[in-house]
Amino acid sequence: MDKLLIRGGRQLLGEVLISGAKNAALPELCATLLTAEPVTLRNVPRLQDVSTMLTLIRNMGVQVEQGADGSVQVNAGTLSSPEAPYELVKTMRASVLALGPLLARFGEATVSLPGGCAIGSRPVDQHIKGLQAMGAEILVEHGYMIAKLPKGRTRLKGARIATDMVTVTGTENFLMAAALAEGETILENAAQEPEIPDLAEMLIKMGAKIEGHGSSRIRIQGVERLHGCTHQVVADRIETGTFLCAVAATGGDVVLKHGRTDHLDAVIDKLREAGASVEAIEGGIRVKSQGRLKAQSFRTTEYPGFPTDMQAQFMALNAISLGPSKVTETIFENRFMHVNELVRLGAHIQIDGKVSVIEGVAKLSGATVMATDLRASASLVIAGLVADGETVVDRIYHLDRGYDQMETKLRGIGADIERVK
Ligand SMILES: CC(=O)N[C@H]1[C@@H](OP(=O)(O)OP(=O)(O)OC[C@H]2O[C@@H](n3ccc(=O)[nH]c3=O)[C@H](O)[C@@H]2O)O[C@H](CO)[C@@H](O)[C@@H]1O
Ligand SMILES: C=C(OP(=O)(O)O)C(=O)O
Repeated sequence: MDKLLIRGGRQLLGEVLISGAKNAALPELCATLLTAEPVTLRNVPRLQDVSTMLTLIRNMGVQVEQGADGSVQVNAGTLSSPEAPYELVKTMRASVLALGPLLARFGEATVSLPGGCAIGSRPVDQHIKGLQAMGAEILVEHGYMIAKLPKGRTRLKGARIATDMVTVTGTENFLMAAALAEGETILENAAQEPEIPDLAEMLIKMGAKIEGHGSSRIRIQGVERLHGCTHQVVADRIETGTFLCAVAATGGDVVLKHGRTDHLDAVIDKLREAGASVEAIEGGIRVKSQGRLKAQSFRTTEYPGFPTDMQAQFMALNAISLGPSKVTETIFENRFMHVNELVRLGAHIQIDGKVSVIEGVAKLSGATVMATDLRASASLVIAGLVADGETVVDRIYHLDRGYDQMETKLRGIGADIERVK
């Protein structure tokens, strides 16, 4: 099993290229299933979840070609089997995003339930409820969601869907399903994460009629058919935020090419309050930092609030900053698994329910630690970059799920980091 070996204490200097967003590329690959015409996605990140998604759609009979330039061409005209089996879904929750498009185009879909995962129970009840409101009959049996349209119907029907909570992939599933439904769908309490407007823009290029994306109320007028398009995947705001925290923690001066400050306001405000300099420049972001920063308290919430996907990385920064801080996780019930590993590196952190209380320390000391989920892995890498001596991060298959060549990029800006067996 691959591990990362990090020798801490290097300043980060230079330029790093931010990849396309995992959480935009995954729904957008599913959106290609909505049409029989070829779709080209550009700026698709090379990471494990994307490979799994490509395997999943190939498994359905879809033709996929990957270019050396990061583009992916998908032709779902050949799709023969609208199914997502457990073996593939179990490694990646985003497989649930196949449900809406398959049901909308073929009137049937069989998708494995994603199951619980490390950061929380993550049910899909809202996805099911919303698609049922659009006329789908969904049976949950033997670990699968077996969905079809009632006899005599060929299309989903528009509906008003108000979810109990804001759900990102739920909003994406409804958006894709509604694009081909009969009549109007209104999504109330819709997620506003930048990946949603990016998906909506792609669907509009395919011929969908969508208004209000990026707000909490989205209106979709269903059309009978969608067509092919070319779409550029938006830059990954979580990869951007991860590098911002890494530079803020180690000190240095780095340009994040293609990074967007406008998708990361909550994180950047905290970094500035902490004492780092973060500025939008042409084509990216420049981040500079020197010495120990001031620890910042924050609470994760839906966009535009502080993203749960940045909580672990910012906590690693707080662990070595000046003073106490409180981090409150409100989205997932079990997203503090990095805490015990950070403590193994010398951090002073205590968990009290949804709150972690951190007392910044001047130094961390290298040790072997274990990655437990994707962003926990990233926080351990940041901690390793500032710790004394050697840190080994084990089980980095979690990291590989969602980061495009993280260690190569870090090495490019001066980190002493290598992948070992
Ligand atoms: C592939 C992808 O884009 N993943 C992101 C997406 O996950 P994902 O879309 O799975 O997360 P949701 O926004 O759906 O989850 C928000 C909350 O709602 C709950 N919930 C959700 C759906 C449902 O049917 N029932 C239910 O109870 C979840 O358990 C969670 O507590 O948004 C999360 C929150 O920003 C991010 O951490 C993930 O990186
Ligand atoms: C939790 C995440 O992803 P997923 O929803 O794919 O598990 C993440 O990207 O941090």
